[in-house]
Order: sequence, then C-alpha cells, then structure tokens
Amino acid sequence: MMLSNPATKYIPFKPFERDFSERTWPTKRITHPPVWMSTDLRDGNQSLIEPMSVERKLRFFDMLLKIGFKEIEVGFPSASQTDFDFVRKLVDDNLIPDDVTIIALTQARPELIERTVESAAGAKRAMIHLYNACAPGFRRIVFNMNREQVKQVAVEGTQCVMDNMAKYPQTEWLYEYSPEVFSTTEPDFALEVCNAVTEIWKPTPQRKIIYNLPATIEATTPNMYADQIEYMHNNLNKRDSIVISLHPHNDRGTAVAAAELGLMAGADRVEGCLFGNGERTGNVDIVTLALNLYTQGIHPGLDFSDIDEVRRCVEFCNQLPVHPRHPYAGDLVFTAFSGSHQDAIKKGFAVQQADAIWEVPYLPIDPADLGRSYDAVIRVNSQSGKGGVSYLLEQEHGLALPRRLQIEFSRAIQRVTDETGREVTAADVYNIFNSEYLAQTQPWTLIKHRITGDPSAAEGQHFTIEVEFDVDGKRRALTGRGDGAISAFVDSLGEPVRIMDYHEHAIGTGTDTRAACYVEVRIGDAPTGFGVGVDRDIVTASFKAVLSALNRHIKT
Ligand SMILES: CC(=O)SCCNC(=O)CCNC(=O)[C@H](O)C(C)(C)COP(=O)(O)OP(=O)(O)OC[C@H]1O[C@@H](n2cnc3c(N)ncnc32)[C@H](O)[C@@H]1OP(=O)(O)O
Ligand SMILES: CC(C)C(=O)C(=O)O
Ligand SMILES: [Mg+2]
Repeated sequence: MMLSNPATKYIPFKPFERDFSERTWPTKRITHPPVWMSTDLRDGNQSLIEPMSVERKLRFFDMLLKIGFKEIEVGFPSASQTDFDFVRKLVDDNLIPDDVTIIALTQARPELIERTVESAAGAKRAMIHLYNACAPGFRRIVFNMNREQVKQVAVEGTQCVMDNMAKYPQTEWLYEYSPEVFSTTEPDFALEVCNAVTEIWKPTPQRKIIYNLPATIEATTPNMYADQIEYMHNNLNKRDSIVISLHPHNDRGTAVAAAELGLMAGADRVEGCLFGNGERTGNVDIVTLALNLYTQGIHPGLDFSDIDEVRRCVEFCNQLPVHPRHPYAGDLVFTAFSGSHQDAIKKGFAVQQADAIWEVPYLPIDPADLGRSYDAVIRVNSQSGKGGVSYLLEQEHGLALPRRLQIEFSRAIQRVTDETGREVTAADVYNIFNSEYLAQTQPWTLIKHRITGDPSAAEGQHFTIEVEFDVDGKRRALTGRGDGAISAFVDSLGEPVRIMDYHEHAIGTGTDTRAACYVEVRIGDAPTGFGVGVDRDIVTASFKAVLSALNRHIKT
C-alpha cells in the first residue's frame, strides 16, 4: 500500500547546500556530437537475464563497429571466463580496427586489476576503466569507510592499474576512472577524489584521462545533474587534460534529458547502450540521443540508416524486445491512427519536397532516413478520420477521392471499426470501398452502349445513346439524349437522377491506365450520395459511377 506520507520514508536529493550559482548551462546549445562510448557489452551485458556468449558478443561488436562507435566497453574480464576470452579473442584475432579503442572495467582490487590488464594486453590501444563508489550511503553501508579511505581506494587502484600496464609496454594504455554513484556523492568529494587520481595518472592534453561521472542511480531532476557536471567542469584540476564523460541511468525515466543537459554543462563524452538496455531501468539510450541530435541538423557520427537491422541484432543478442513505442525505433513510432494526425500527415506528405527542410506534421524525422518505409505511417481504427482512410486508398490503389466522398466513405469505415473495435488494414479499406461503391452493380447493370453525336441537332439533343442494361435479371434496351454523354446516359435511365458533382482522374500510366470517376447525385428528393466507377474507358467509368449511385440509392 502507498504510504500516506512518503516524507517519512524518502527525502529529496539535493547535491548542493546552497543554490549552484555558477550555472551557465541553461543558455547553452549542443552544437556537435559527444564522443560516444557503447557499454552494451559490459553494463548492458551484466544486466541481462542470460549474459551474452562470445558469439553473441562478437556479433554485437561487429554491429557497433558498423554503426561507427570508436570507443567500446567490451566487458568485465575479471568477472567471467567468457568475458576474458572475448577480450582475448578481439586482441588475438586482430578484430579491433586501428581507430577503435576497447575498454575493460574493473573494481579497484589488485587481483581483478591484474586480470583485467592481462585480458587486453597486446592490443594496439586499450583503456582500463576503474570504479569505486564514493557516495555517502555506499561509504557507510557497503564499504564501512570514511572519505579518506574511499579516496585511497581510487588512488591505490589507479597506481595498481599503472603498475600492471607497465608490464605490457607494446600496448598504448589509456585510463578511465569513475567515482561510482557520482549522482549522490557530495560534489566537493567527487572533485577531491578525481583530483587525487589526476595526481597519480598525470594526464596531459595529449594523453587525457577520462573522468566518467555516473548517475549510477538517477536521483533527481536532470537540471541538478547538469549543475553537478558544470561544477566538475569548472573546478577539476588540469581540465585541458581531462575528458568529462556522462553515464546516466534511467531510474527516473529522464536519462536522455540528463545526458543532454550534462553536455550543455560541459561534458565531452557519453556512455550508454542501444535502446537503453542496462541495469534496472537501463543506461541512457544512445539511439535516442544520437537521433535527437540528427533531428536538430547535427550529424551524430553514428549511422542508424537501417534502424530495423540494428534493432533485430540487439534484440537477438540481448534476448529482450524493443518496445513498440521506443523513440525512433519502435514498430509504432511512425504510425498515426488518429484522424487529425492522419489528416495533417497526409497534407504534409503532399507538399513535402524531396530536397526541402522536413516539415511533415507529427513526424519529427523522415522515416526514410532510418530505412523505414512509409507503409505503416497511417493505420486505421475507430480513432481515424477521412484523411487516413483516403490516404490508404490513394497510396495503395491510386484512388484520389473528392473531399465530400472522403467524408461519406469514412462513415462506412467508422461503422466497421465501431462494430469490431479492431484496426482495419489497407486491404480491408479497399474491400469496404469496393463493396460500398465499385461492386454496386445491382439491380442496374450496364451491358453495352453506343453513343452518336450530332452537332447540328437541337440544344439538349447533341448526343444520343443506346444502352443495354440488365435490370433485376431482365434485359432492357433504352435510349437517351443530352448535351453530353453523361446527360444522355442519365436521360436513358428514366429515373429522377441529377448529377450534382463530378470528378475524374487517371490511375496508373501507359497501357495500364484506367479512369476513376466519382459522381455525386441527387435522386428525387433524397439526400445526395456518391457513386464510383473505374474502367479503361473514361466514358464507361462515368456511366458505371452513375449506376453505382443509383443502385446504392435503391438499396437504402
Ligand atoms: C555500477 C556498476 O555497474 S559497477 C559494475 C558491476 N558489475 C559487476 O559486478 C559484474 C561483474 N562482477 C562480478 O562478476 C563479481 O562482482 C566479481 C567477480 C568482479 C567480484 O566478485 P566477488 O569477489 O565475489 O565480490 P563481490 O562482487 O561480491 O564484491 C563485493 C566486494 O567487493 C568490494 N567492492 C565492490 N566494488 C568495489 C570496487 N569498485 N572496488 C573495490 N572493491 C569493491 C565490496 O566492498 C565487497 O567487499 P567485501 O567482500 O570485503 O565486503
Ligand atoms: C561502473 C560505472 C561506470 C557504472 O556502470 C555506473 O556507475 O553506473
Ligand atoms: Mg552503469
């Protein structure tokens, strides 16, 4: 049961005692992509129900290279033989491109550090990533250490890493240090620990150290994380020799925002996982971050032009599905069911030029840029309006319904969706349109016709038509006269039919071209209704349209 007063159990997190007045990040903009680091094979992997085998890791690694990652955390080699073997395989089989750096994570314990360095020894370049938790709760509950002791873990761990690296001088060694749980560590203490590590590693602008500042557990709103990052950015010693890295987790559902504000606050690098896999609610989602940049006109330096292929690979390796609403990648994220959205999208597509700024309403990105087709953009259910329905008919069958017919036909669709409560597919829409209009050939069926024109005839008599119908199973040969073919045809019917509106267009091109004709008619005093005819011959199409309207009227 929910507590009536959660204040008796939870306290709000506040990183600074007073307001952080140095803040400048709110007016900053992100103008270039950060250095991306994929931790799918480490943080992502350690959170899986079944961690990846070497084969799956290899497949994932290949895809990360294809996407364009230059920094890849490949595992926690001291944790398992699989992780150790995987890193060794990358090194021994020469699978790491020259411009890519692999990273291996370790706790600050000598035996684990030794094995971690050993796993990557021989690589052209490799980075060791050491972490220890610095937050007060962890100092007290997990380590039973004071601040000084926790700082010494970082300092001694760093020294131990350097001693082990010295055993393998053929490898260019880089170093990353994470004050784990930075998110709830007192900022001045996180700074003190990092500055102490700087004293040991002695980074230079040519050989920078990475300080990764994780929101190991996301503890507060993203603006406060940004304040913490800006504090480090302003106060770290030797800032020009340091890469500030972000590692947000998504416990509060705001990891993407935290990363974006953290970049505005001065960070240079982001660690995360594809589609936000990772411990608990996951690491920050690099796909979303990268494509958010892309939609601001900034190339992220990562290639997601075949997002479905990336998704398939990640789902296979992680054995976890990507949610249908996942930004940019979910099955439904480019689909509109609701009427007003469909209407706006349809209008947007109609005016969008291939080489112009993207402006299709409701679609923040062109699905084609991600290798997604427009097929599923509009789907029809009980929330849909005429725009979506007519869009499907036009896309799939080349039928461009006049506006008033769109309104009339969408009522027929609505009846079906209301009755079934289900989505109707593009094929369903066409079938309903067919039975509602095109297949309305009873009781009046057109058998054949012959038109003769006589320009010298009296007004209203220029055209004569002889038509053969089947009416309720009986053949009838009728004749009509009029100013044009249609009026002559209507005259032949001997029914009180008046044409109120008329539209036609071609479907297809070349020898395959057919004509579609739409007529709105009034019969007697009844409300107007539409008829539709399609035929290779435009005149026949219009006659079929008139009969479609007449037959529909007779049945109502
Ligand atoms: C936020 C993160 O994602 S951090 C990364 C977490 N990832 C993983 O843990 C996955 C891989 N880990 C493992 O397989 C195991 O933890 C191993 C093999 C590395 C170590 O296993 P074990 O030796 O059994 O230790 P265990 O994992 O239980 O760690 C607890 C001990 O390590 C200490 N410890 C935890 N983190 C650290 C650290 N970063 N540096 C130094 N010591 C640490 C704890 O204080 C505890 O010590 P104690 O036994 O004296 O109380
Ligand atoms: C090891 C560290 C960087 C980590 O994964 C975290 O703090 O979330
Ligand atoms: Mg993490």
